[in-house]
Amino acid sequence: MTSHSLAPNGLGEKKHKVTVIGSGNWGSTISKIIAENTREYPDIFDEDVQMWVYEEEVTVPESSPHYTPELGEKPQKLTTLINKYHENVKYLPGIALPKNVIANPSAADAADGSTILIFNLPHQFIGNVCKQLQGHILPYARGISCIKGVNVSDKGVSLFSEWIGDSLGIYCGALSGANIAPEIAAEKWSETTIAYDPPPLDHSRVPSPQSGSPTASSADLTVTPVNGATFHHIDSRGRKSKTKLTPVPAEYPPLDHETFKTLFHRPYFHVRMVSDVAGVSLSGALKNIVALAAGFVDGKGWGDNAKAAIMRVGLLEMVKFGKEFFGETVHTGTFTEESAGVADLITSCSGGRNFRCAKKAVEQGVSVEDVEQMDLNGQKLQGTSTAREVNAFLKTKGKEEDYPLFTAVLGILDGKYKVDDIPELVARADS
Ligand SMILES: NC(=O)C1=CN([C@@H]2O[C@H](COP(=O)(O)OP(=O)(O)OC[C@H]3O[C@@H](n4cnc5c(N)ncnc54)[C@H](O)[C@@H]3O)[C@@H](O)[C@H]2O)C=CC1
Ligand SMILES: O=C(CO)COP(=O)(O)O
Repeated sequence: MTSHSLAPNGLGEKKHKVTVIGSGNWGSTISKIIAENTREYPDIFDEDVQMWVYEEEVTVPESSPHYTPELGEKPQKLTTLINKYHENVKYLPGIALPKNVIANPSAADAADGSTILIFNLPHQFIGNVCKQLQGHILPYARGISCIKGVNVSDKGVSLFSEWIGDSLGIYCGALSGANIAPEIAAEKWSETTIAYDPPPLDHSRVPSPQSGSPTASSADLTVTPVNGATFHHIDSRGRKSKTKLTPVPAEYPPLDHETFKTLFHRPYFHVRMVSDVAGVSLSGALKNIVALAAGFVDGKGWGDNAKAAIMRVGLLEMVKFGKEFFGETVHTGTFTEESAGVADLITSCSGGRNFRCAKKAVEQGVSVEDVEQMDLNGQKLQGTSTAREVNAFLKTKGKEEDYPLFTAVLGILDGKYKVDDIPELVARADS
């Protein structure tokens, strides 16, 4: 799969150690994928993959192959169960994890010595976890965020990849796609998109262009030496990052598109590399709001045409939001051509948790949050909080009416609107 197993200087004597921060439904699935690849490419990666687990006491469900009446009654630490049975019995039951996935309840310990950090947890928890990591990671580590959400504060809206980067002083890219985790854990074929666009200081390399994908050129980025090997950078939107990047030492294989593709690509999980980090991150976050709307109309029994209308309007609002608030460097093609965009929108509006919970809420006349509590066994929806966060941001900009579907979703969650109001609310945008 990969052509470079050595660093460009021919040394390459160090291997990348990989840590996954998070162990939910998707976090465990991504750990499985990565651990299969670290085993397959031992010249590039350490075989063991550390997986940080938010520790809790759980019992083994009857659906687990490891179930016994005793394990079904006696709660044990989730990390103990994962390391003993190689299964995340709570968040990914019934799926065998490779034995080289090592569950660790300490984020700092899990990340110790890792050059690659994969962030994969519900977005509401990332702030706290980053605090635990501060001061405990290699200065030249690089990250990939698999989080679907946006960070909204009184300063505005930002991407979690940026937020993680600034919080930890590293560069962080983003992975997102039409990726319902249980299907991928069962090794059913899917595609994903990884956006990675660091300043061209890692081994003086710039990510190589991929066919059909927008890729930054070195001219997009200004890299200014600050002191010795430390760099300050201005991103492709001209925004000055707080992050002072430390180059990855040349003893390691380069951390570029090829290495990240090697880390994530499986026969059943096909990776496309791009450089539009904002487009990939925003698609993943905003489609969750649209998936709630799709669930609402499906719960009404309005049929496939109504759902298609939701997807059309939703996609337009996603692109508009990206262009309006993240500038022209967000590529429309990321939304319309990549797995992270339209494909994720379609799968999420067909079978995602946000869609399913919204549908059931309408059918049963209860709140989406109630269904989340009852049905998801601790898994978290991202659409409800993202709808609130995006709306809070739009309100500060006086732009709520320009995004009628996003605004309608929050209105329905809060009881201000009914699902029956959606056609009229959405039509107002066209008039
Ligand atoms: N599940 C899926 O099919 C997909 C999920 N995603 C995204 O991946 C991200 C992670 O989601 P999942 O792995 O599905 O998580 P999940 O919703 O399955 O699980 C919840 C996770 O949160 C952890 N947690 C609970 N309380 C916590 C706390 N106080 N502090 C820190 N962690 C805590 C739990 O231990 C568990 O790992 C989300 O942004 C989601 O949108 C992306 C693609 C597919
Ligand atoms: O992001 C997902 C599929 O790509 C999963 O969406 P849900 O969180 O709604 O299940």
